[in-house]
Amino acid sequence: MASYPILPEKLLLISLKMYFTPDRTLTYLHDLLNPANEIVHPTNKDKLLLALIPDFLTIWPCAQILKEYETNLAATTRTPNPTPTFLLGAQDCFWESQGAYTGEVSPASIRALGCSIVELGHAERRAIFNETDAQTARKAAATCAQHMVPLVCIGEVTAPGPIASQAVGQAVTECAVLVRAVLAAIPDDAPVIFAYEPVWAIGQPKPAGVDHVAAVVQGIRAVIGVRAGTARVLYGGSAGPGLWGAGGLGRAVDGMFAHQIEGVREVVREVEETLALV
Ligand SMILES: O=C[C@H](O)COP(=O)(O)O
Repeated sequence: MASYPILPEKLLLISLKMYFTPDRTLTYLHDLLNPANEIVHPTNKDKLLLALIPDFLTIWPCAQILKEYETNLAATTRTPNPTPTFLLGAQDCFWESQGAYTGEVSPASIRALGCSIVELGHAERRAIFNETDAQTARKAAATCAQHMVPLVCIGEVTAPGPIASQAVGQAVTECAVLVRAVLAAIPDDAPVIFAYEPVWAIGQPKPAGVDHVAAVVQGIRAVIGVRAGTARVLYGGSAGPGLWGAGGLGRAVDGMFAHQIEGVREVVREVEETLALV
């Protein structure tokens, strides 16, 4: 019987959006996995996992690269059938698994190619393609039905005003609508990830302030409440090195998004330091 993926304590996600050509995506993945770059530490996998979320066209070759990587690792460490040291995700999926839905991508196919995470309801999809909370919730249910983890993007649209408490309350209220819709649509024991991405902080020169993120994430965790399945809350929105460590987001969230290879390496080190892994 299929089971849900087990989520580690901390997750670092890399969404390539539509930035790269296919060859560049594959080079990027090779660079992430290259031991010389000291990014992926297989011994940390119970506590910290990286996931790459490439475009649909490169999921298959990325899955092949990861399979070869895991096979070599298993041979080197003499561990038969080890749990993955690196996860693969998709940037969206449809809510049906098969049928006459031209241009859509089936969650069953995504799963068959080796993905364990599906990003859903990203602010860009909501703004450009008018995706709704109800559609995102249906997609989350379809993702869980394939025993993958929905990575649901939430976040307020308007930047905080001068009164911090009001800004936090408004943000939590906006996020809560989709959080509740998704939790009502998926099984209680299904793992789920919420990516708190304030819309006003995506693609900007700097991320949202730590205090704002910490307070909103606390509010989001209260909305999630107690459930049987694991729920992780990550931060996304111009995240990068320097955001995690002392006085940073490490105390508030279960992971972040990251991008450039150099930046990913630095973020991994910062998370490892707080976990005292190396
Ligand atoms: O997928 C990542 C989030 O949308 C954040 O993107 P960003 O780091 O470019 O702001």
